[in-house]
Amino acid sequence: MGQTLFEKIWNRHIVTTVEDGPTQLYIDRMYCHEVTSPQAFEGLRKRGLKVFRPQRITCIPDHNVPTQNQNLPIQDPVSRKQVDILDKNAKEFGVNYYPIGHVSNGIIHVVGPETGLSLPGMTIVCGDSHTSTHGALGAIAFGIGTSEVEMVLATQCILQIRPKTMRITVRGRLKPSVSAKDISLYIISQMNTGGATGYFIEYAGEAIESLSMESRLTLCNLSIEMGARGGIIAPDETTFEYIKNCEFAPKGKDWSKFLAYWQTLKSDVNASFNKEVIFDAANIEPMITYGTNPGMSMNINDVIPTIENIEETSQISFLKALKYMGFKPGEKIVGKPIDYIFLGSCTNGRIEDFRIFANFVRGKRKADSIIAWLVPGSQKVDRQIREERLDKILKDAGFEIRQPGCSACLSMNEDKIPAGKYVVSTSNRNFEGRQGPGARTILSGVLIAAASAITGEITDPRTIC
Ligand SMILES: CC(C)[C@H](C(=O)O)[C@@H](O)C(=O)O
Ligand code: SF4
Repeated sequence: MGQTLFEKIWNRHIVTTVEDGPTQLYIDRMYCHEVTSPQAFEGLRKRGLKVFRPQRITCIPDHNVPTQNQNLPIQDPVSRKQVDILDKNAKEFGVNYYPIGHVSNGIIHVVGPETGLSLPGMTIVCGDSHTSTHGALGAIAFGIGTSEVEMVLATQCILQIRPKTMRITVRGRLKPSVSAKDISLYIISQMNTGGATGYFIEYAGEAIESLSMESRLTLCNLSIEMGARGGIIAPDETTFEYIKNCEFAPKGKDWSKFLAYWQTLKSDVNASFNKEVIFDAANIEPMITYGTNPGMSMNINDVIPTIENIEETSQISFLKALKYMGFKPGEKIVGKPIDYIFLGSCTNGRIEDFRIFANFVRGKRKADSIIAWLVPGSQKVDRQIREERLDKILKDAGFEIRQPGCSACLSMNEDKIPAGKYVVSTSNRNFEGRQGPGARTILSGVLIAAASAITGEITDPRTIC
């Protein structure tokens, strides 16, 4: 019997296995942010322990970071404290550290891949659910809890029960204007938000192979929104091309050595998965959410389902979600006025997303009624925006760029959407209050956000030229 890609990487990292128990797994890279690491460092301090392999740990503040005036002290006392504690811990324990304003600061899941800190074949963890993002490079990457963060700091190992494997194949070619975000929202709408609970997903098929590296990161990022432990894509030429010039990618002779290994990282033809799911790319259209979880999504031109079309067990939550959103069953979503758009987050805050957005709004004008927050995922993305002169295109169209951070993806910093307001957001979560108390989030890909910013209402990008 052959091995899956997941099994190949997992098996190589096993330190010991307890019969009928968890595996002690070696971890190649851990990232820490200010929200889930303070107690872990405190735990080490209390036990008089050091970080076992400080060069394998990278700390980056991203959640509580303001996206304006980053040169000034953080105004909000809670956010300031969180970031100060990370600062103190990173310095005291001697780990890698990219503080606010550092050339490599940004959202962890944007910085890791773009610097080459995350590479194929690695095991990668962080106290953050969207660690699944890094799986797009062909790595086993998953989110962990704070006590596990402490375990990895102290030992560079973690105890884990091996998840089941699932392969999701997307056959055929994607239609124009259909992005990785649309693929993901489509899959979640078909499988539900718990459809992959307990599984580690491998994405495969022609539609997946055709995706750029950055789009693959978007897809793996969203794996967690259907309950999966993580998502992974076999590394190929697209991956190697992306990694080649990254700061921490192996160089010279090492590159050839690593490349030879990375090329073996694919599921064997006779490998078997615990579950196989197949979709056709031809059925995927630009998607948008109408409710309060990413699974409550539909083709942008559909009408919101009516109650008869909702499973009985979900009817109460369906009606509650629509009430919160101020929408009615059976109505169209296209044409609904909105107040904000948010381009950013570890889902869609990469340079490719800014290129797509800028290209769409070039020569057009933002609707006066719209407040637009365009937040680069990292300092590097911000530099690229300027080097490529996208800032000029965006400025001419009435858009401003803020400074890197998680921003309005979650209301943990100053960027909160006011109660009752509608935001078309390129981020990944839309539960009640996610983007601010009472805020109404409509998740979409970059093109829908761009088109809606121009018209001031929810718009299918294919209807404006
Ligand atoms: C704050 C953090 C623990 C959380 C996560 O784990 O995902 C956040 O990043 C999020 O997106 O909700
Ligand atoms: S951008 Fe959003 S999803 Fe990503 S780590 Fe930050 S808060 Fe979590």
